[in-house]
Amino acid sequence: MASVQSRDMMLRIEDMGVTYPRNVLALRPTTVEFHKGEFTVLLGLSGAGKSTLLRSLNHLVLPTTGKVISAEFGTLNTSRMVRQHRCRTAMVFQHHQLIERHTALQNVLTGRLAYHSTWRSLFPLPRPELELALHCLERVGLAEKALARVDQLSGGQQQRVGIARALAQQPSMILADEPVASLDPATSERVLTLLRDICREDGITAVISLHQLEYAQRFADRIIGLANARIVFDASPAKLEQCHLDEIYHGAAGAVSAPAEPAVPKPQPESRSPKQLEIAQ
Ligand SMILES: Nc1ncnc2c1ncn2[C@@H]1O[C@H](COP(=O)(O)OP(=O)(O)OP(=O)(O)O)[C@@H](O)[C@H]1O
Repeated sequence: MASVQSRDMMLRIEDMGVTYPRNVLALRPTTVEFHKGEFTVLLGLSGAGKSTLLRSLNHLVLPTTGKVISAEFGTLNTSRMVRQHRCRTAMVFQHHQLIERHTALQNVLTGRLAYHSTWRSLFPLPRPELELALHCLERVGLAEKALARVDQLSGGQQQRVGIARALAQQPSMILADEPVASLDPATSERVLTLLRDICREDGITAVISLHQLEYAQRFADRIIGLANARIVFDASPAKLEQCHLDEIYHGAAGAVSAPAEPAVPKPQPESRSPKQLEIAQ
């Protein structure tokens, strides 16, 4: 496994573990760093802990142990810090989480809401915000669909709107949870190419969970393989060998029970179920 480095560190998790209620151990205490501009793919069987790791990076899932340290904001130990960190950490979801009856442009503008007070966001956003949102749609090749309702777009176009919304947030980091799981192979390739190219151009750090090994090998700068709630591989795709794949894919999938006393995540104001939070984004 690659050693933890501090060069260009964007985010570091330290001894971070997650145990869900009913003693489900989803991530054993883990220490790892994510670096500026790096495109990291999380690979693993269903239930290995990919989504849990990904979502705990911005406290959408609350770590039970350990901590998340942002290079920009420090240890995420207050709700203010978590809010600031989330503002700069955009999310892309498998099912887009767009408002279907709204236009592509309106959806992209929701990426700007974190920068405005609730009071301010009740009113139309200023012109520079509109221009930024249009520019983001342009970057994903959908400028001409700006005024189309999202439910009239294809799955691939909807995911590109999701990426444009993430870009409108002007993030330093993008977390994408199985962004191509609902798309056909050709569309998946287009979406992943777009995401990787934009992240490269803008120096955005990306952490993406994927099921397809082939895409991980083609697109990732770094692959983190998970099995049984722990990292079993962490290096560049070129270093991924059959023995690593055996470890990633032949580990027993599914729930792992925590050996010690169940540690239920601490209740916090932001602590909602992943589903609720997806809808709230
Ligand atoms: N909200 C939850 N409550 C209880 N257990 C959960 C919860 N979310 C996930 N788990 C369990 O935690 C473990 C890790 O789940 P996780 O979703 O992180 O895996 P994954 O690798 O992302 O899987 P998939 O590829 O199917 O999305 C699994 O055993 C899962 O059943």
